[in-house]
Amino acid sequence: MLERLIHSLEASPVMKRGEYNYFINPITDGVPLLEPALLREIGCAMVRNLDLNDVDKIVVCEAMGIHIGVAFSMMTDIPLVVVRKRPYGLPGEVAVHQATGYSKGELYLNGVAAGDRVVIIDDVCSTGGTLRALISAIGVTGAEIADICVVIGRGDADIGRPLKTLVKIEVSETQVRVVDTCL
Ligand SMILES: O=P(O)(O)OC[C@H]1O[C@H](OP(=O)(O)OP(=O)(O)O)[C@H](O)[C@@H]1O
Ligand SMILES: Nc1nc2[nH]cnc2c(=O)[nH]1
Repeated sequence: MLERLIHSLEASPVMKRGEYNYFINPITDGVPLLEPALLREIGCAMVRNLDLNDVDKIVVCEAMGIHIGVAFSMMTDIPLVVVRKRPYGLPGEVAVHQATGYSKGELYLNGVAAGDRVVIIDDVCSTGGTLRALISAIGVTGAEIADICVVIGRGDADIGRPLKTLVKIEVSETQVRVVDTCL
């Protein structure tokens, strides 16, 4: 289990984005290409690890949460909400600020309301800036967060809530090392 993910991570090139050691991987970048078997492996591991009791929406962030969210949504039959990086101006849209280790911007949440029970999933958590922004946006709607899971964790970000991680990695200037898995 997770052999494909571990293998792809250990083969990931690392580049500099400013001072940040940015690894490049099919799951986090869609580059060089995304194998269906890898997506299935991750979808199965998430289904096994997440609390899906009475969950009625999956929340992901564009861009690199989308393919994981689609796979997970098709496996669980739970609808998918994509948090976007541009506004739609619809009634009830929630805007929050997102900061990562190498970028800043705004996120816009639509489609979640008070009374919803949601899970948040994403490709990677590094500084935790994206997950903190998503948690804060969902908090504004009054919806309940049942669980949060990322495929890859790097570092020890505090997102103020429990976070499930399929694999934990360390990233140096030249390579990615897998240091733990959820299994
Ligand atoms: O823990 P953090 O430091 O917030 O980093 C994690 C986020 O970084 C990436 O998103 P990014 O905003 O780079 O956009 P992308 O998904 O469009 O590549 C990734 O998809 C995560 O959402
Ligand atoms: N692809 C990729 N996405 C990230 N998001 C946050 N950190 C990283 C990283 O090192 N690589």
